[in-house]
Amino acid sequence: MAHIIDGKAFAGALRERIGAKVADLTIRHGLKPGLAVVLVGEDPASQVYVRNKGEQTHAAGMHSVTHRLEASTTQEDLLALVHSLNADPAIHGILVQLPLPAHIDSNAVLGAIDPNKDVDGFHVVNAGRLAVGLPGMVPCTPLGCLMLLKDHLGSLKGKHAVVVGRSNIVGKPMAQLLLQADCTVTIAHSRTADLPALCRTADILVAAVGRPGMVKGDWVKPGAVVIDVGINRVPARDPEAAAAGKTRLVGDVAYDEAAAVAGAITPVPGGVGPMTIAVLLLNTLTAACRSRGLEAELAEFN
Ligand SMILES: Nc1nc2c(c(=O)[nH]1)N[C@@H](CN(C=O)c1ccc(C(=O)N[C@@H](CCC(=O)O)C(=O)O)cc1)CN2
Repeated sequence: MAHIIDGKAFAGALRERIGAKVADLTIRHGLKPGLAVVLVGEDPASQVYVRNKGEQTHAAGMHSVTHRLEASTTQEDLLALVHSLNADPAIHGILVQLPLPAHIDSNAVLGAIDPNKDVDGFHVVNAGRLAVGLPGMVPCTPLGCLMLLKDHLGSLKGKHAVVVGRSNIVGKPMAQLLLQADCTVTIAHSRTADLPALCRTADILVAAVGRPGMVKGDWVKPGAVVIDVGINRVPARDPEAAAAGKTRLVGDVAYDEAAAVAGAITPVPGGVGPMTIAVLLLNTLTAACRSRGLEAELAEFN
C-alpha cells in the first residue's frame, strides 16, 4: 500500500514558518506583506477558497484585503481595481480568483497585474521567466506539488515525470518545474495516444486534467509517486445523500486502485489542495521581500 503524502500537514507547517518570518520581518524591517484577493461573482467554491485565503493570510500576520465584486462587474471596472492595487504600496501581491464570469477576458485581467505583484504567477512575463529559468513568481499549485515531491523523494534527478494535463495554470508550469529539477518530462493530455501505457512509464505521475477518477490503478507503474491535482465535486456515495444534493470531493486519480500500486500518493482532499494557499502566502512573502531588496530573507524557503 502506498505512502500517503500528507499535503494538509505539510501546508500547515509551511504556513507556520511563513508566519514566523512575517513576524520577524515586521519587527526588523517594518515590512508587513500585503495580499489583495479579488472575487467577481458568487461561485460557491470560489467563495470558500477566497474566504480561506483571507483567513490564512491574516493568520500569518500579513495585511489582507478582499474585494468582492458583483457578477455583473464590467471588465473596465475590474481593470481599474487592478490598476489601483498595482499602485498601492501596502499591497505586494494581487490575486484575481478564477474562473471569472464569461463576459470578462481573463487574459486581459491577468495581463494587467504588475508581474512583480502577480502572486499567482499567471502573467505571461512570469510564464516566460519560468520557461527561461529566471527568478519570477511561480504558480502556486505546481510549486506546491514540487515541494511535496522534493520532501518525499529528495532528489528528482533522472526521474521520468509524466504530467497529464496541459493547462497554463498547472500542467505547463508543472512540467517546467520538473524539468528544472532534472526530471525527464513528458506532457500528456486526453488526446495522447495510448495514455495508460505512457503513464505506466512514469516514476512521477502528475494528474491535472479535471476528470474525476480518470487515471486508473493499471495506469500506475508499481512504486511510482502519484500527485493528484484534481479537485472534482461528484455526487455523494450514499444514494439518499446524493439525491438530496450532497457531494464529495474526488481527484483525477482512482485513489483506491492507484494507492494499491503506487509507492506514494496524494489524497483528495488533503493532498495538493491545501498547498495552493500555503504557497500563495509564500509568494506574497517573496513579492514583499523583493520589493525591498530583501531576497536573502527567503533563503530558508528555497
Ligand atoms: N486565481 C486563482 N484561481 C484559482 C486557483 C489559483 O491557484 N489561483 N486555484 C483553484 C482553486 N484554489 C485556489 O484558488 C484552491 C483549490 C483547492 C484548495 C483546497 O484547499 N482544497 C482542499 C479541499 C477544499 C474543499 O473542501 O473544497 C483539499 O484539496 O484538501 C485550495 C485552493 C481554482 N481557482
